[in-house]
Amino acid sequence: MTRPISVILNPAAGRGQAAKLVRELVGRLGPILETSGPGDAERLARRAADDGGIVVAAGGDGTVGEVAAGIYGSDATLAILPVGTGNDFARTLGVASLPVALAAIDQRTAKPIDLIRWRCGDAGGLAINIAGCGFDALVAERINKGFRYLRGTSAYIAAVLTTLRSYRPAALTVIVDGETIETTVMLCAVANAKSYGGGMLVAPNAEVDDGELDLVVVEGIGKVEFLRAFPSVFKGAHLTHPRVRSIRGRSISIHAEPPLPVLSDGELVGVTPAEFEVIHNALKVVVP
Ligand SMILES: Nc1ncnc2c1ncn2[C@@H]1O[C@H](COP(=O)(O)OP(=O)(O)OP(=O)(O)O)[C@@H](O)[C@H]1O
Repeated sequence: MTRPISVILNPAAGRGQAAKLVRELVGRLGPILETSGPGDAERLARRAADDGGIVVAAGGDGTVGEVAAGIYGSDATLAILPVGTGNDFARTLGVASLPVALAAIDQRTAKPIDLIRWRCGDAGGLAINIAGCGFDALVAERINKGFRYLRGTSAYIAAVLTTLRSYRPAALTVIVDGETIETTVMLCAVANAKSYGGGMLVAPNAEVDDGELDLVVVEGIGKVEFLRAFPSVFKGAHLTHPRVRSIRGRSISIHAEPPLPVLSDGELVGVTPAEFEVIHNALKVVVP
């Protein structure tokens, strides 16, 4: 018997365009369950996962991360309909175009992928794409609060420029698999996948199934130098900058002074100190 398909739709994703796109597919896939706010996709996915089968996350990275958290520990397989704004996790998987994503769901070919488990303060959770702390967390907060009327990449550039005006690098202690690094920091990305922010390849060498996290540390640099080097992130070429370090590990702990805001799949979740670890082969996802 074919395994059931349920669709979890965030109607607000993609600046409200997701609902229209996905409703046109009703009947083709399976029942559509709509979220009504943050946390809803995880709850709906957990319930849908009881039937095993395929649980489709129709939305952007936030929705994909919540659905992944909901089905983690079950027999269900994740699939993605990329109707969000940035769709970065879908880009890494190669399902960023709707026709390719739909064909992949028809084929039902799946592979195991890793997740990130994070903890900061009393909070804890899972991320599927990129977690981390620092400048990029403030940029994400600014976008979530006010820059959504702009299109993907322009929203990020506008938010980067505004955030940079008041940002000061912090003193950083990071421990990767027991090895301590001390430096100053603009941002630390803890990556399972390669990009965030609609195509910024912050961790171009990350692989979602290698059992490791890619830590990319942009050390403290002047604002002019930061802006000069910034465009190289769209090609992943920033890794050759002398103030950018890239390290792989399974467990990463970060302390910063002053404390830095912590990001998980595009959402602010707390402040440092924070800990991140990889969960290898955490769930299966449909791929082309
Ligand atoms: N019905 C809803 N109304 C408003 N917000 C919602 C609703 N359902 C879920 N959300 C929240 O919308 C936020 C953004 O969703 P999501 O990340 O999927 O889309 P996006 O921001 O357009 O895409 P991307 O993250 O790929 O740029 C998430 O934090 C989610 O919790």
